[in-house]
Amino acid sequence: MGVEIKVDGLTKSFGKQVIWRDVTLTIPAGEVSVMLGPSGTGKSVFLKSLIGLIKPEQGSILIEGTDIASCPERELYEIRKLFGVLFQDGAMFGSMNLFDNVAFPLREHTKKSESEVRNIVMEKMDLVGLVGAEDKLPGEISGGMRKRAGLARALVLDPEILLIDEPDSGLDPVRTSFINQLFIDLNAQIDATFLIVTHDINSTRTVPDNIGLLYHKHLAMFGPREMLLSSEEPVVRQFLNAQTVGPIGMSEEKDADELEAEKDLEMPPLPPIPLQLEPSSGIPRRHQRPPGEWCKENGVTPPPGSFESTTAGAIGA
Ligand SMILES: Nc1ncnc2c1ncn2[C@@H]1O[C@H](COP(=O)(O)OP(=O)(O)OP(=O)(O)O)[C@@H](O)[C@H]1O
Repeated sequence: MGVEIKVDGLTKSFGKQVIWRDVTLTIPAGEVSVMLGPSGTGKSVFLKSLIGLIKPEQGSILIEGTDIASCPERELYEIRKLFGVLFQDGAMFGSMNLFDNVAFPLREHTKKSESEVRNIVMEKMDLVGLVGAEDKLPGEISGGMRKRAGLARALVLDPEILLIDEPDSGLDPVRTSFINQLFIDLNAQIDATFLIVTHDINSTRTVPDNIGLLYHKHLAMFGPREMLLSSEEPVVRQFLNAQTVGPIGMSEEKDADELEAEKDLEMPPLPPIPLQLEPSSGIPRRHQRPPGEWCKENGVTPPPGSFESTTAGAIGA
């Protein structure tokens, strides 16, 4: 069914370097959420905190009544079984073929027989479209295939929560579209809670139910997709529309002189909000809300052309 992740007042520093402070959000059960943010704003640190690999100094992360941020190792070990994690490069063992890589968590964490392991591995390989590639070594396949193999491995323990770190890094736009479609199809099928960290604005506009933005040591905003795609808040608007005009500079925040220099520049109008990506089965997403519902309920006029079936997802398309 997927489980909810409730984060409250989370703060993490390394030495004197504050990564983010007071991060509060609830990632809804079974929905797809995306976390965005300029490089170095601590998106990966956030993912690692959710599985207890990194311990924040303050705040809580509640999953099924357990606080990941403060629970003992023994409880953490149990709660981690709810998670599947897809790391950026698939994190495959280079000397093992894909079958053994995917089978690894089953052999490590369960007492299943080899024939049960085979059935589960082949089922997950089928889900990600890799049947026939079981004997290949990770070094012999493309980056896209490695990611799919990593996804199959993340699925073998039937996770309630899938954490996915930059699935599009190193992928061309077509492969990115395929992997996005795979996420939506999987979400419809297994109903797990998905949290995807990405830089890809086009994916962000069509894939998730919710979007979050980490910026300048805090969570600038988290909420339904339509809320962020129609937001006039300068940081959110600049980032989600990939613009140079706005408070975000090349390396960090723009300074006062830079902001003064562009004070008369107008931000381009918001592009239309596209429809969400649908499962390829044609069955609606499990948590599908009618297009425009959030805007309507909140008295927000969406940009002209929003939610039309001809509206392209890509900015500038
Ligand atoms: N174990 C660690 N010890 C010390 N500093 C760390 C550690 N892990 C991450 N950091 C620092 O935390 C900051 C945020 O890193 P993180 O990788 O989470 O950023 P990110 O938003 O995922 O970046 P990118 O988009 O470039 O992948 C960086 O300055 C990084 O150097």
